[in-house]
Amino acid sequence: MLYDISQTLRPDLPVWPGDTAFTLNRTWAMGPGIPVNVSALTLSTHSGSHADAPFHYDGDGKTIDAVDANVYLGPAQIVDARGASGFVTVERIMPQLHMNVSRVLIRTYQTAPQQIWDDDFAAIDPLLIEALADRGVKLIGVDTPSLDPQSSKKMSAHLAVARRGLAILEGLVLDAVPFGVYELIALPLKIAGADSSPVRAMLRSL
Ligand SMILES: N[C@@H](CC(=O)c1ccccc1NC=O)C(=O)O
Ligand SMILES: [Zn+2]
Ligand SMILES: [Zn+2]
Repeated sequence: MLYDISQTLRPDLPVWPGDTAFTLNRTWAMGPGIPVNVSALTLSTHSGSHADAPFHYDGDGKTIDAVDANVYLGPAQIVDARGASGFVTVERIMPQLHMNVSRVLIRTYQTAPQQIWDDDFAAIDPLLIEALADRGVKLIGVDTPSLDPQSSKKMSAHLAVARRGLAILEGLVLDAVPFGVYELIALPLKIAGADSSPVRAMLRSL
């Protein structure tokens, strides 16, 4: 079984307040003397389902073209934090964790909002980042737009990730996937200098 856990990039995709909306404009439109359609994209690097590069939250960090792609491919466990308000805690997640999982995808929504922007999404407690890193986790994925609350200026969860060298996926859609372990396939594009990249995120049954 193959599950698509990506949001669809489209003009009405909700984006972070104040950020660039998605557009797709035809540069060439098929017609007399024009044999093809070709388009130009405008989009935030944090549109929909995406991988943050360390440079997003650390001025000395790697940009997305320089990160190790291997971390975005391989076994990942989906864990249940549905209904969490405020922060997803160590107590909520760690008892669910299987042995030796190196990628953890945290589901906070019963149904992730794809038509509206939710300002009040659940954030990740920085202590949970530390606990996951201590267990050997290399990637954390969420079904929210950020690890930190929308209003955060400190970016404590992102900074914990930076300290511990984890990779981040945000904006996943985990609604339709039973809890368990899957093969994750969610490669970022190799965009020079970029702080993030959209991904096509998939889960395959093992
Ligand atoms: N922290 C968010 C993104 C973020 O903070 C952001 C994304 C787009 C436009 C502005 C943003 N933050 C501004 O304070 C993230 O992790 O993707
Ligand atoms: Zn992001
Ligand atoms: Zn982020």
